[in-house]
Amino acid sequence: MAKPDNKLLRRFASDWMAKHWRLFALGALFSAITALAVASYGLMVKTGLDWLSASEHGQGMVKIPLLNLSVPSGKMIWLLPCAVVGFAMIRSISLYTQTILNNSAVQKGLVSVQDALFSRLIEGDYQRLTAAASGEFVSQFINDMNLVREASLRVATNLIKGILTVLACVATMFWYDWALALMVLVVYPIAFAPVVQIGNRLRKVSKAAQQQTGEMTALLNEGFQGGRTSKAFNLEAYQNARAHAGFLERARLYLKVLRSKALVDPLLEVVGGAALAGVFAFTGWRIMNGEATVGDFGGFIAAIGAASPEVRALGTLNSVTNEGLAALDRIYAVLDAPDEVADKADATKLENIEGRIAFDNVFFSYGDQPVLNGLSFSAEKGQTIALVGPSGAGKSTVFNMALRLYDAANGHVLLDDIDVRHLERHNLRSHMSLVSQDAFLFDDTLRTNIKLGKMDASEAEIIVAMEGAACDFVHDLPDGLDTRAGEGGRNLSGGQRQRIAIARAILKDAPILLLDEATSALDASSEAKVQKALETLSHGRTTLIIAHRLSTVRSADKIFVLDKGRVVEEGDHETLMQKNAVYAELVKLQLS
Ligand SMILES: Nc1ncnc2c1ncn2[C@@H]1O[C@H](COP(=O)(O)OP(=O)(O)OP(=O)(O)O)[C@@H](O)[C@H]1O
Repeated sequence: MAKPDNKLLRRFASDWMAKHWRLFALGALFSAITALAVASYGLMVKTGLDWLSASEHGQGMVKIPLLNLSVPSGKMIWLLPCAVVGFAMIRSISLYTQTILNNSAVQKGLVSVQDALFSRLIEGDYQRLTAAASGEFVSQFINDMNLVREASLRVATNLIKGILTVLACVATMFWYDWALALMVLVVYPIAFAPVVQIGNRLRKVSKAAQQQTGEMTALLNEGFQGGRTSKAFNLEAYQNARAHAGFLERARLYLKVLRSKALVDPLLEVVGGAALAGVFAFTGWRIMNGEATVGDFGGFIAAIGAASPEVRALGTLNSVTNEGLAALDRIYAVLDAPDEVADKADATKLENIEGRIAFDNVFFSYGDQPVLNGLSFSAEKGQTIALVGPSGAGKSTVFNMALRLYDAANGHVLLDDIDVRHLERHNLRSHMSLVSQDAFLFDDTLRTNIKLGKMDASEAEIIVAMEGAACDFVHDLPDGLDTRAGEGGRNLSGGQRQRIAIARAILKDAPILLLDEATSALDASSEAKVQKALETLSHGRTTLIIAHRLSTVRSADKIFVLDKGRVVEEGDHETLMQKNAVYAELVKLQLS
């Protein structure tokens, strides 16, 4: 058959499908029953035709092939229809049962594939998540998974049933007329060679098509999410043109796949037709010479008729399998990609921490773009330090490194004097609370969004956290804490989202606070309240603040001014103002 990637197939089978072998085995048993019931049609046709073409209907005995049984000819008028109905029922029931069994097994296997893929993406490198267009991963879950599902089902359903049906039909064909059967058997395999070639080509084309589907998903997502900007700037024409180019490319690749795929059925049609023509000619000649009966001919045609759909299904199985393998290839590429940031085997877990944070001559690049260039600073236990500086200086990157979303290329990021590379990542992050500019919320209730800081928090604790974060607006919502946040929190305003995110951080009660423009979206009155809450919260905690509005960092114990990934000035507000250099210049600019 096809030239499938055996290693990939074996791996897929042993990783995901083997544990459901009982369901597959039962499915195979019912496939076998279906195959035998299908092949029995030929025998019934032969018996019926021989009986009908005999000169004395209703007289004597009729031999039932294979069973070595003779029945009175008169009884055939009801025995034969009963047998046909009986076998049809056996076939229907076994077909239904095998479909359910195989689908159950495949669906169970695919749930594990999806679980593994999702947790690989969520638990693996942050860099992988941000590097690819989000649509590519969504497409993997929808399109690639569909292709793998289709291929697995077809293999489970068609392979055993197809092969057994064909074998049973071929066996009966040999029993009727071995010479004729031999002729049919020679024609079919010759016709299969191009079918195999088509399958192999399809795999390459299908890989490109799936890649493009991922890009399309990203493009559509972007188009719908950017609706506001698009309308405000009258960008409909630009959006339409981008989408149209994507649709055109999709159609082109679809047709490319289809051109290969569409060849398979006509090819098999021609082969089937040629076999039928040969059978007519050969059997007609043998019947005329008295070497075969009309029953043999009818039985032969019925056997070819029963085997043909299965042969065709086996032919297209090759291309479906190759499409599934291309998808599987992409899935395994994600599963197998090594993590750059991973826990060491002997990673340490810290139960309680002092809360000292230090960057010691840290260098870091995103790809080829250097971002941190020998950055050094430290925050003592309980201190509040501020990172300020121009846009792109690397301030948010500092938080990424503290959370160990990335590792330093050189130098050390230290927590309580331990390099964070020696700490277990979950443990490290459990000691930190992040409130960021985008204040991301999940599409769940506000209560759950706050509780993400502490899953077992009581209602009373939630209320206290909300008060601390000035979340009084929640009481005015018709559903209060049960209001859903919407995708990414879109049902709330930017300021409201930020306050929910602050409540979440308050609930987490971690010894280190990372505030990345945490109050940037708040109005003046909310900001005053939240600022006060954050100041109270930061008592006794080491707090790192990133702020553009310098008024919010005046009271910091120390301010580090960053430029091009290094500290260019440090000191408290008064000292830096007296120094009258970079920081003082920034303050003056904001006041002017
Ligand atoms: N995921 C990423 N991949 C590639 N480059 C990135 C990524 N994140 C940030 N950068 C680049 O790194 C540099 C520093 O970014 P960073 O967000 O740390 O700056 P920042 O000082 O926080 O800026 P801002 O004040 O505007 O938020 C920028 O030039 C940015 O383009």
